[in-house]
Amino acid sequence: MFTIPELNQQLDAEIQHCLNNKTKPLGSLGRLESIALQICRIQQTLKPCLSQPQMLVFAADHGVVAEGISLFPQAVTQQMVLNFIQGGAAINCFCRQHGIEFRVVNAGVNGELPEDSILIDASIAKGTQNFVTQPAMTMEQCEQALTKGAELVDDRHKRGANVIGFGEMGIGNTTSAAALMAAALGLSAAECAGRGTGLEKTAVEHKAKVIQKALKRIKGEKLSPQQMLAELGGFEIVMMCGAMLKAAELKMLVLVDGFIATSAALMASKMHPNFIDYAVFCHKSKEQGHKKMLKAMGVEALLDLDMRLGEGSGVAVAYPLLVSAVTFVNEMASFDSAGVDNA
Ligand SMILES: O=C(O)c1ccc[n+]([C@@H]2O[C@H](COP(=O)([O-])O)[C@@H](O)[C@H]2O)c1
Ligand SMILES: Cc1cc2nc[nH]c2cc1C
Repeated sequence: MFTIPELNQQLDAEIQHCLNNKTKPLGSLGRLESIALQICRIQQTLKPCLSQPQMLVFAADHGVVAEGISLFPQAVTQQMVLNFIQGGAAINCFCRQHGIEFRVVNAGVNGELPEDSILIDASIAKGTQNFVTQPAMTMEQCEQALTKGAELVDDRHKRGANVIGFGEMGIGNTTSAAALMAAALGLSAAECAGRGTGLEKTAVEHKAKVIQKALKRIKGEKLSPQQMLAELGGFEIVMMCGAMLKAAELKMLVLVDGFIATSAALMASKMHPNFIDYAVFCHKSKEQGHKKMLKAMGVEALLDLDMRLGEGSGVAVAYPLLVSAVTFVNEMASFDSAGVDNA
């Protein structure tokens, strides 16, 4: 469905030479240097740029809330989408702060939403089924969500964007993300379930049991990543997965938020291993499974701020670091041009 080529390494030596010859001790800009290298590789240039940065927040509801796995009622998904439209959520503030264009995508919210220029209606259904007893969605719905996500990114790309952040909103979606993580990585439910919006210890244990039941239901079947998404996913997670894959196919820089967005990235990497080369994991969430998921993918997050909000908030606060990475490549003098002695 997607074609994601391995990054071309032909320019690597030249890019590395350019970074090494900036007026600084070798490697002294640390992670900014690896980010700069990644962006130059993706864009195949020594003059990288970030144009028309976008943030897509995918919202959807989850049938598994019937199992009592979230602290908050399902209605909060719809209410927060209205808050996003009005510009009052954390992600709205951070996107305004950094000049990131913001859209919220209705991937499958269980409630009515108004027409608005900030809201993109891509609803597959009004929430998933409870995946403890049946597949969360049909394979057809899963395919639809992947395709719709890809179309949305294609549209952003046509408007001139080469960098795109992914966030989400959906009461119950840490249960779906943890279930996908457990299925895809062969881990136990207890290793993947966390506090979500703030559950206490016994509630987290209950959540792990709920996930364990779902894993038992699908046990023994050798599932493809797409089948796992249909069995355990949420519409926002599947749509994000399709969107992330399309962004990589278009050689855009893919900015991944916290635990739930990373579960979409994990499934994307299972479908297309080269996907990881296009992704920046912007922060490490406080959700306990997140660091294990990042480790399993062999990646490290940029920031560790004890955040666990979602909405793409970790992407937006990390964005200025990406701007710094690109700026030093473009603007910093070299030892030669500045007449500074190198070691
Ligand atoms: O992004 C994260 O790492 C993250 C960690 C914990 C909670 N969240 C947010 O909280 C909501 C899901 O929490 P829950 O407990 O209802 O599964 C959903 O809207 C997410 O955006 C997000
Ligand atoms: C209030 C609230 C805001 C959120 N933003 C993302 N997930 C959320 C969950 C809740 C409960």
